[in-house]
Amino acid sequence: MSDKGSTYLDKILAAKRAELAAPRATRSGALTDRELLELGARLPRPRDFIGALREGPRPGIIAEFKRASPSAGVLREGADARQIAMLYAANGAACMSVLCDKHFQGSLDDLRSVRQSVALPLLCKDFILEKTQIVEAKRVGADCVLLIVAALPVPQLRNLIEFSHSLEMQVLCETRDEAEIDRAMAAGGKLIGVNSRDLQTFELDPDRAAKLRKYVPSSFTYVAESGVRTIDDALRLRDSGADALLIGSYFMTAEQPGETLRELVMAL
Ligand SMILES: O=C(O)c1ccccc1NCC(=O)[C@H](O)[C@H](O)COP(=O)(O)O
Repeated sequence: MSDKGSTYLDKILAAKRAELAAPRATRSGALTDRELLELGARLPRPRDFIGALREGPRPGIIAEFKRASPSAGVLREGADARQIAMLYAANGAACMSVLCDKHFQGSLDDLRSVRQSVALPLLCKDFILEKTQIVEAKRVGADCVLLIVAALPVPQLRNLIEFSHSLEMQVLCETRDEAEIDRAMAAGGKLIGVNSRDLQTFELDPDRAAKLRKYVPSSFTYVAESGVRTIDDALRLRDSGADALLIGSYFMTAEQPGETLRELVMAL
């Protein structure tokens, strides 16, 4: 695609491919599929991310650690991953998401720090294109990985979902329309997210996750991602039947992230 026609998501994905192609980009980068599976299987057993969302009060909150975003810039100057994780754990988060990509000023080190601080199930929120990334995520303590359906051809999506499941990791399949939801479910996804943010334009459509809820049967777990800025936003998503809400900026920009989370949980 020409530079003029390429979108921000294309740019992030191109940067990720370059990172992965760099010599010894990851410790598991040179391994065969079989070796990756063996390595991944030896790592500690992941926690039950979906179980934590379904067993607690609904919708469960996936509170995100997000230093910055391409759309909004720095969200919290000098944010300390351990401190924020402890606030989230103490104030009612069911699970936590950690943004690990450099475009968000994140890294797997943040996820490792969070793992060392709290027992919550953790999502590695990254732009995952290869099995090595899933093994590296598990190595630093992730229980679940994000796969963006728009970024992966169906065979690759299916392959990465199967690989994650064979390591007992869960997968949040991120979608943006009915066709992608169908692809995610057909590929074996059990945890289906709808992102209200258009990753090409960064525009938020606050109704998107509510509108698409009807396409996901209740045997799947449905996550409304992005765009919650008020308690009313969260209540609307709850009323539309979302099983979980993934929220980053609202907490990361709050003066008191723990209290802001606690108030939201109480209101739900
Ligand atoms: O947040 C962005 O600007 C962004 C840009 C391009 C790709 C992904 C992006 N965000 C990732 C996410 O989906 C959000 O961090 C997550 O859903 C929380 O969103 P929010 O509560 O609106 O911070």
